[in-house]
Amino acid sequence: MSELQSVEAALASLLQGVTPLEGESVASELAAGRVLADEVIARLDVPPFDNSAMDGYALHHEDAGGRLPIAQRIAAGSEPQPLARGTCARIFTGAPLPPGADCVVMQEKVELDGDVASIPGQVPWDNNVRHRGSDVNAGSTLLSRGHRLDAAALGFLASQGIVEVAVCRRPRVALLTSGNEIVEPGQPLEPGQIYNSNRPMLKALLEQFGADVGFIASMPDDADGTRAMLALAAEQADVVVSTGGVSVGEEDHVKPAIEAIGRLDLWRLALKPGKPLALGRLDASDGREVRFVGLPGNPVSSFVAAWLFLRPLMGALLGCPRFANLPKFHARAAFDTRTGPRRHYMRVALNMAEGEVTAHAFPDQGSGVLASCVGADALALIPADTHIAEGDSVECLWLRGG
Ligand SMILES: Nc1nc2c(c(=O)[nH]1)N[C@H]1C(S)=C(S)[C@@H](COP(=O)(O)OP(=O)(O)OC[C@H]3O[C@@H](n4cnc5c(N)ncnc54)[C@H](O)[C@@H]3O)O[C@H]1N2
Ligand code: MOO
Repeated sequence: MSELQSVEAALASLLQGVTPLEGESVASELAAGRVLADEVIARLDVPPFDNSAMDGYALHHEDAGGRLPIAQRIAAGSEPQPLARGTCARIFTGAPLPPGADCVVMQEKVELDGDVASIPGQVPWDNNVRHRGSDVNAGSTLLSRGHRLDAAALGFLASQGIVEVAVCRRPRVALLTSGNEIVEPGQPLEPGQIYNSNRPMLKALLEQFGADVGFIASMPDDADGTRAMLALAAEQADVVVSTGGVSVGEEDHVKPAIEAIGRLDLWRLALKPGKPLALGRLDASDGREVRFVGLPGNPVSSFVAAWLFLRPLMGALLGCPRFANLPKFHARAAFDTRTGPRRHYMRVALNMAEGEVTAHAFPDQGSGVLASCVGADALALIPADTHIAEGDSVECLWLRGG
């Protein structure tokens, strides 16, 4: 048996020469999940004025401890008058602090007698005041290039009144599945046939990784048709992804087809599941070199390989550093396992009770058992030739972080 290659070497080969795609301008309200192509500079101080953090009374802190006439009422959205010393202002959360006031006392601590407020003594300067620019200063970097726009980032953009942002174009991916036995859900199953589970699973994963999966097809079962399909896919995509037909079988037309219209590198990785992997380049008619990634057909193998290879590839095309590596952490194994020459990426569900994270492995970790991926929060990474006993600490890769 020829020597198995490392996941890291295959990934480095896949990412070699990949640069971020060009930027495009989109409406901020449609930009959830997109990746910034440029840094965003703050236009405004946020908050734009000193304001109250509480419903209460604004005053000069040296006037605390006395009975102060209420000189004005300041609602959020209104413009305050200057506050004379020895008086206070009724004020509400978010309302601008009047000139002359430097603190706010919450109303629960104040006794009222008609239009006079009794303020307890010793109120610190600054009490319950949110200062202009305490969140963001105009001119500072609001968000960096490569930031994936999540809910908080969208709120942050809106706080600046920004309605349009420059984001990286979504990588266009063509997704091809193969195998005579594969039937689309909705069709009847004949003997020997199974439903196509890789197609919706990989489409969803690719979209989660930021791709636009615009071309989806089944690979024809003849050499000419396969070549034509791959060439057509390459015309409309930045990346062509296929599943199936990458092991040692003879029924496969993909390998010769790719070699006819590009280059192909077959990898046998020290990885379980997902040993066979095909990486290549297809030449599009406009001179573009389109990446080809041939994932194994076994659903679990293609699921794991998608996380290990397609996510960083989409990250490199989107200029999104957080997609380069899956977040790592340690958990306590709730299982016993031994590995051979291949590193095992076990699908585990996590239990986070009682201050400790425990990894529970689905009992059947076979590469055809998709049930092991359903409910998997992480991949427990078990090095080659290792025994992990129950209670040992195992390194895990987090799958729920987006
Ligand atoms: N003699 C050897 N046989 C196999 C080896 C090997 O080294 N020597 N490697 C095994 C490993 S590991 C894997 S992984 C698979 C990879 O096989 P292929 O990529 O060639 O995939 P297929 O043979 O086409 O299919 C494998 C398996 O997956 C099912 N499948 C395929 N596509 C889909 C789909 N879209 N939805 C659901 N299921 C799918 C297919 O029916 C097969 O059961 O090879 C091993 N064999
Ligand atoms: O590598 Mo295969 O994915 O073991 O089943």
